[in-house]
This record gives sequence, C-alpha cells and structure tokens, in this order.
Amino acid sequence: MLNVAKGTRVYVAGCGGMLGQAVYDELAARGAVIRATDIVLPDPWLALADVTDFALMRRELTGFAPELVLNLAAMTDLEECEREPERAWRTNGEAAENLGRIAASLDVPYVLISTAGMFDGLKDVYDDDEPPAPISVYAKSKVHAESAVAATVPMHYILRAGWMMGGGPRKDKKFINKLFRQIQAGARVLHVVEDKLGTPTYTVDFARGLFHVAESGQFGLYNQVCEGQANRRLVAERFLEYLGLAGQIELKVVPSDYFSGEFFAPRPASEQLVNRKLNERGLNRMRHWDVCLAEYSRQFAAELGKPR
Ligand SMILES: NC(=O)C1=CN([C@@H]2O[C@H](COP(=O)(O)OP(=O)(O)OC[C@H]3O[C@@H](n4cnc5c(N)ncnc54)[C@H](OP(=O)(O)O)[C@@H]3O)[C@@H](O)[C@H]2O)C=CC1
Ligand SMILES: Cc1cn([C@H]2C[C@H](O)[C@@H](COP(=O)(O)OP(=O)(O)O[C@H]3O[C@@H](C)C(=O)[C@@H](O)[C@H]3O)O2)c(=O)[nH]c1=O
Repeated sequence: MLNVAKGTRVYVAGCGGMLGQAVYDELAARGAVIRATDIVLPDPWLALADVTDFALMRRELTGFAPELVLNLAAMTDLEECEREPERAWRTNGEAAENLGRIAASLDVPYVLISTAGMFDGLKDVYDDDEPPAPISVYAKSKVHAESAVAATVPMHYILRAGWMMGGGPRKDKKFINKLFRQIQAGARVLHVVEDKLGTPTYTVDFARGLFHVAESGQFGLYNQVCEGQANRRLVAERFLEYLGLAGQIELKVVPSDYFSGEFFAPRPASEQLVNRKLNERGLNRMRHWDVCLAEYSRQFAAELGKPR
C-alpha cells in the first residue's frame, strides 16, 4: 500500500492554484519529493508544464518517475470556459484523460479532482453515484474527464470538491476572495445570492483527505466536501462575522439574475454533495465548512490589518 511520507515521489500538475497550495504544504510537511508544475508560476517551487502538451507530460512524468500522480490542473473560471470551449475541453477533459493514461503506463495511481458542479441542480443533494447532468462547458469537460479516467485508468481516484475555499488573499480565485476584494475596495454593501446551494470545501481539509484516500488503496470515485450545506448568503454572513465586520457591511440578497452579465455561465441551483462513500469506508476526514471558514478567515483578517 502507498504511504505518502519522507522520500515518496509525487508529481502534481496544476499545483499553482488554490488547491495546489494546500497540497504542496501537506506534501512538504510529510517530506515527500515533489515535482509541482503549472502554467502560472507564483512560487519558486513551481516549474512550467502545460498539461495539454501530451509529449511534454510524458517526458515530465517518465523523467521524474513518480509513485503517485495528482492532476489539479483545470480552467476553473466558468465564464472563460464558455468563451473558450475548445481550450476548456482540451485542458479539463482531454488532458485529464491523457495524464491518466501516462500514469497507468507507469503503473502508478492517479488522482483527478472533479467537481460538485456537474449536476443539473434539480435535486437538493447529490451522493457519489448520482448520474451527472452537466449544464455548462466547464461541467461537461469535467464529466468527460471523469468517465474517460474511470474507463481507462485502473488505479484511479476521482475526488469531487464543492465550492472551494483556499489559497488565501494571494491565490483564492473564488467566492471568498471575490467578496474580500470588494471589502478591501471599501464596499459597504455586498450583493449575494441565496438561490444557489452548495457545499463549501476547504482546501486544507481536502488535501489531507486526498492523501488519506490515496493511501487506502480503495480506488474509485468519491465526493469529498466539507460537512454541512450552505447558500452563498450564509457563507458571506459567516465570513463577515469572522472578519469582525458584521453590522458594518450590509448583505443585500439578490436573485442570480442580478449577476447575469458577470456570471453568465449556467450554474446549477444546487450542487450540494454528501460524502456517502467516504463515510461508508471510514475515509471521511472533512470538517464542517463553518469551522473551516472560521480558520480560513484569519488569513483575510490579518490582511485587513496591513497597510495597503
Ligand atoms: N475552485 C473551485 O471552486 C473548484 C475546483 N475544483 C477542481 O479542483 C481542481 C483544482 O482547482 P483549484 O485549485 O480550485 O483552481 P485553480 O484555478 O486555482 O487551480 C488550477 C490551476 O491549473 C492551472 N492550469 C490551467 N490550465 C493549465 C494547463 N493547461 N496546464 C497546467 N496547468 C493549468 C491554472 O492556471 P490558470 O490560473 O492560469 O488557469 C491553475 O493554476 C480542478 O480540477 C478544479 O476543476 C472542483 C470544485 C470546485
Ligand atoms: C462576486 C459575487 C458572487 N456571487 C455569486 C454569484 C455566483 O453564483 C457565484 C460566483 O462565485 P464563484 O466564482 O466562487 O463560483 P462558481 O464559479 O460558481 O464556482 C464554481 O467553480 C468551479 C471551479 C466548480 O467546480 C464549481 O463547482 C463551483 O465551485 O457567487 C454573489 O452572490 N455575490 C458576489 O458578490
């Protein structure tokens, strides 16, 4: 059985983003030998490698001789995916499949990160075995990745995350940092939707859980989200509270139509997941999202105190 510890060789594609930071930190804490690559290089421990270049990735992986391959690389801006569907398809779909094939040819396990956002949202909560019904280019590309990897890579783990929170003010590209940037710019009112339901997922917990699953030898597809469920308004409310700004900044609830210009990609009304399989197999290491948000918010509170 794989034990990710001192000296274990781990290749991480797409490690320059939100989740990449937490994965790198976890691997570094374990003393693993890491090759972390991306197309953006915000840190010196990253090297350049584009996952859509099959020949390059084959050289990368063969040369490094990993014991485990993680693929975090994706286009995660849903609007960009709608605008550039071919690039989204190549990056999120085809490249995920190709990396899996290379890992399989090297006879090592492959971890692919997938998303809660691949359902039509007509149900309230989705467990691991619900058939996907993607409604956006992003979601369709991720469904392709899931099914191709499941069909062609024997030693695969596919882990589905929900609304990701992580990476801090420097790397977080999603809801928390989008709110924070408005706060930093002096907003006294934040407009937030209540008609989108999801399961926040803290990258720190996700990374720890990922290695726990990858060490289990129980290959397959898993939902891996924080405990509890939420809507965007609730997350914003708790975030303001943890920043000590409740009462100072107004939260105005608006329908999703309010954002139809900025966030024009279709998003399901619900992308709430439950970790049924992780629970059944005793592999669930995820805390409640609110506990995680309290912890995560400290990075933003510290930033508020700094001179700009
Ligand atoms: N963020 C979220 O809310 C969620 C994310 N996920 C999944 O989690 C995984 C990790 O994403 P996350 O860290 O959150 O998002 P990020 O966008 O922060 O990280 C993804 C990284 O992949 C990079 N990337 C894009 N294209 C390529 C390429 N061709 N070759 C190599 N790297 C590339 C991105 O660079 P660049 O910034 O230039 O695009 C980025 O640095 C992804 O598979 C994503 O689909 C699942 C659910 C929710
Ligand atoms: C900035 C802002 C957004 N919103 C809402 C509108 C919209 O529904 C949503 C957009 O925020 P985000 O960009 O964080 O969310 P989004 O792009 O929907 O996040 C998705 O990312 C990809 C990668 C996934 O895999 C999905 O599962 C999902 O997590 O938040 C507000 O309500 N108020 C605001 O001030």
